Amino acid sequence: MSKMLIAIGGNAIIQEGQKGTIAEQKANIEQSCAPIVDLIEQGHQVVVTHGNGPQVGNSIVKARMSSDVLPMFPLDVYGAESQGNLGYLIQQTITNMLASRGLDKKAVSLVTQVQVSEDDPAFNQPTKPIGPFYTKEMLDKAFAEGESFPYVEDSGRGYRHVVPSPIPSQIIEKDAIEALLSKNLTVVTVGGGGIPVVNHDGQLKGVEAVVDKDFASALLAAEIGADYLFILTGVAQVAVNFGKPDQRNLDKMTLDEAVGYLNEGQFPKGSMGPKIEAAILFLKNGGKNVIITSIDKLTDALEGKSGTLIVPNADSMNHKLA
Ligand SMILES: Nc1ncnc2c1ncn2[C@@H]1O[C@H](COP(=O)(O)OP(=O)(O)O)[C@@H](O)[C@H]1O
Ligand SMILES: NC(=O)OP(=O)(O)O
Repeated sequence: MSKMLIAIGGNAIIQEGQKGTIAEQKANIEQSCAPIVDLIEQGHQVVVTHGNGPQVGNSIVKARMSSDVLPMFPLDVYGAESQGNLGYLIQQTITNMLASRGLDKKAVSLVTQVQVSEDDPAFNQPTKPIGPFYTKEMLDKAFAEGESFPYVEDSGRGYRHVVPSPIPSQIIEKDAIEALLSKNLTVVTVGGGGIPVVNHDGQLKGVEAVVDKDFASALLAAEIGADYLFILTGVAQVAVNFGKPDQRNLDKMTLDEAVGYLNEGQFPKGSMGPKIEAAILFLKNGGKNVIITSIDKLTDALEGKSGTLIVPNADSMNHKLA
């Protein structure tokens, strides 16, 4: 049996065109968790991580709209809030699914902090898209009404607010995660990439940023010695020339090929870029298999029928999965 870290994208939990009601998020989480529960039922040891880009950004939009009567919180606190509510929904969904299959097993979620460096250049260059997708007209209207925030065009899907996204160097609660795993629990952790903190003389302090959950997931996967890092997102496969007439979907690539495509600019910052960089980080730290795919293709990907498999070198290409 394998140890698997499965990362679910925030955009899978609030999908394009949805406002993000709890009913919508619950339905999406149920869809995401069903194949994960299959793996738990098969006896694999599973850690679930998740994004929070749409959710944490929506909290800021709500807070701005009510700022005349209620205080704004710092971004790390909104990150913690999103960890709490998404962690709750995911742990309840997995535990319920396990119970309905007659399995005496549970999922737990852990409020998790990750350490970042105050000197990370990311603090001066926001790249992480959060919150809703704006059309150009919506953006112009918001700015005309006094809004102001840095933004990017996000992979052809619209414009989004961007915030600093420093690289995590340490998972503060790693020992607790391992303790929970050793009790045969499914652990939901590093939600939203973990709450970013800096360490001042042994004292932790939250900072204004949103960590990329793909980096935090890769770091954790390497530290717990996961056999597989799954990155579940909105597409079944990674592509070169994405969105162009000559788009080519990739079944497999080696670490070197991934680095080559990344350097060619095939994977944008803030969307596919961090996933490929996270895959590279995991493989360089001893990881053996990364699979990037969509939720509905998770099972097919394990059987080699879908997804993009990224492996250390050509010799590992024919490795039997799971
Ligand atoms: N080269 C590429 N191959 C596949 N998808 C790409 C590529 N470049 C950009 N994308 C886009 O990136 C998206 C994944 O990023 P994003 O939605 O930000 O991630 P998350 O699922 O973690 O929220 C895909 O759904 C796709 O729209
Ligand atoms: N924090 C984070 O990486 O969120 P998304 O997966 O939603 O972008």
